[in-house]
Amino acid sequence: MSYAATENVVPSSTWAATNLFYVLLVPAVLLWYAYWRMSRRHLYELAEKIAGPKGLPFIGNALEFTGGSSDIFERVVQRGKEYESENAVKIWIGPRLLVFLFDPRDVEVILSSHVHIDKAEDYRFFKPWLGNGLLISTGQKWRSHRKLIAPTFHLNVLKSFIDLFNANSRAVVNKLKKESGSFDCHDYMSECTVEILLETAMGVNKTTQDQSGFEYAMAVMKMCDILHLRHTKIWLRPDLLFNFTQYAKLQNNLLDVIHGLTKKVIKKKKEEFKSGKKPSIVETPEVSDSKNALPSKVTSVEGLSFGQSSGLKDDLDVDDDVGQKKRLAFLDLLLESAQGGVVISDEEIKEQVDTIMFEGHDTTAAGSSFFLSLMGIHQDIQDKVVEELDQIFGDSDRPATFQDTLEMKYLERCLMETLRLFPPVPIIARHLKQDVTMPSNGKKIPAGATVVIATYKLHRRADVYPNPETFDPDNFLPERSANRHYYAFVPFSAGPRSCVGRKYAMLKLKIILSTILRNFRVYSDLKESDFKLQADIILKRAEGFKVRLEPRKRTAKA
Ligand code: HEM
Repeated sequence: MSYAATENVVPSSTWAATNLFYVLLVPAVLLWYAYWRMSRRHLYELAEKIAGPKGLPFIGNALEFTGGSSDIFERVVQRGKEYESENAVKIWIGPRLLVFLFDPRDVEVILSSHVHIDKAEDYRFFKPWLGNGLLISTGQKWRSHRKLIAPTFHLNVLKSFIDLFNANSRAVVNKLKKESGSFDCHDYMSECTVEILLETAMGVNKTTQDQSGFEYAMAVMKMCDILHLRHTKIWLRPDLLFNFTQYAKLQNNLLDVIHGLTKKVIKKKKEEFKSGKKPSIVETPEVSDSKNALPSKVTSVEGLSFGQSSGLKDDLDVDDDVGQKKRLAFLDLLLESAQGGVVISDEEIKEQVDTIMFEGHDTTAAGSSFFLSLMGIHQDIQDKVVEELDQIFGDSDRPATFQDTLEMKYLERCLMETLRLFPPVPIIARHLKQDVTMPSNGKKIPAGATVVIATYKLHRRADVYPNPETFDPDNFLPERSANRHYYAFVPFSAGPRSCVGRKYAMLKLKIILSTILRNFRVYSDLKESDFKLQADIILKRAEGFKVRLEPRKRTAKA
């Protein structure tokens, strides 16, 4: 064959091969698609029976999630109202089935379960930040780390933090004094909660913190924006596409700030360990020895729910202390456990520190900022909180004691009502490995679906809370709570994967907020109906948490 002839043959054979490829590809894709649909027949059949808005072919209801985060939040809430008479609502995001639950009976089935504990696929976006920390991990790793970490938030450890809670509350009051007009109180709450976490759970001295607390809080806020975008914008979900966007670059810069702080904290603590500085140990007194000791087996305090329905119990409520027991704060315990390298590795410590720093600050910053906003709006309710505080503290400017926090019953009801109307974690998502029957309607949610506990909607059920949109702390009067389904109020989730920081958060919030209200009168120019809400992972006010302050008569001493 001549060279010229070869030249003519090669392209035509390539053309034939390409044609053949496409001729085979099309049926192969169709066959694969048919097989894929068949293998998901069970999922489709069960999903069909659950109510939900009609979607488009292939993308399902993904268009509902276009626009800014406050638009998305408002649209989802409005859409939810169309399904008021249903117990659950399904949506499709491409091939993913999401089932939203807001009936307490169905919520109980998921949250109380030791089987449905796997987090939804969406949590993977947290991985570069939180690794396989407690929030995301599952199986044996989650179980053993939960067992290790939960006792570090034991009430007896928390009591040892009270002086630091007071000192930091006093510090934020001093900073707030410079505000004269309307300002966003969330920045102050964020910085304050980061600093408290560093000093308490991490045991890092204030003098080593410099400006990093504020920088850290701001970086976390921007990270949450990026994660929210990845949750709602379908094209940002695959890593392959995301890595080419400007967001990936920004994420790397933010992670440098965030991990910079956690690495610094761990390094500092390790140096202290090496230099022989002993971690502060909290001794749990013998039950019979002390009037401060709590009854064995149960550490819940009579009349104090620490943020959940009083009938619910989790591993934070059970106390297996027998006689005297030594307890360490969070990072001290992790480092001590790692000495032999058996229980927890260095990488795992970093993941857990990142997790506690995030979960422990952004949630409480949002909760306290909503509380102050609501106090500013409801002056009559603020009067009652102040009256209670005056009864407890009289004319004294002394710091709060643990006993004082037990007496802040009305303030606690206001806090619970804030968490009802504006739960900082507005949804919780789990991946189902088995079908689940919903007690509310007998229908099944298929394995493979993502179950979303819609806490925000659950907390506003008219059949559970009279006037559900109204801020009414009396919703948490013991007689009103008594007959309520336990799972109708779950701001801290519930069951085996409940929030480990629940008691820490409630105690800390009571001290910060009471200190602020002992020093300032809070005002707001906006009403709840003016709030524009957005859920960038944590529920927030899009316009910022604008309040005004006026000094009250005196300043509490730390
Ligand atoms: C008002 C404050 C808080 C609220 C409303 C809150 C709420 C929640 C919720 C709803 C969950 C479950 C999340 C999910 O399953 O997706 C959770 C988990 C968690 N929270 Fe909190 N939290 C608060 C404060 C804290 C604090 C102060 C800490 C630590 C100091 C903390 C540490 C954690 C951890 C580690 C988990 C994961 C637990 C596990 O999966 O075993 N939280 N929190």
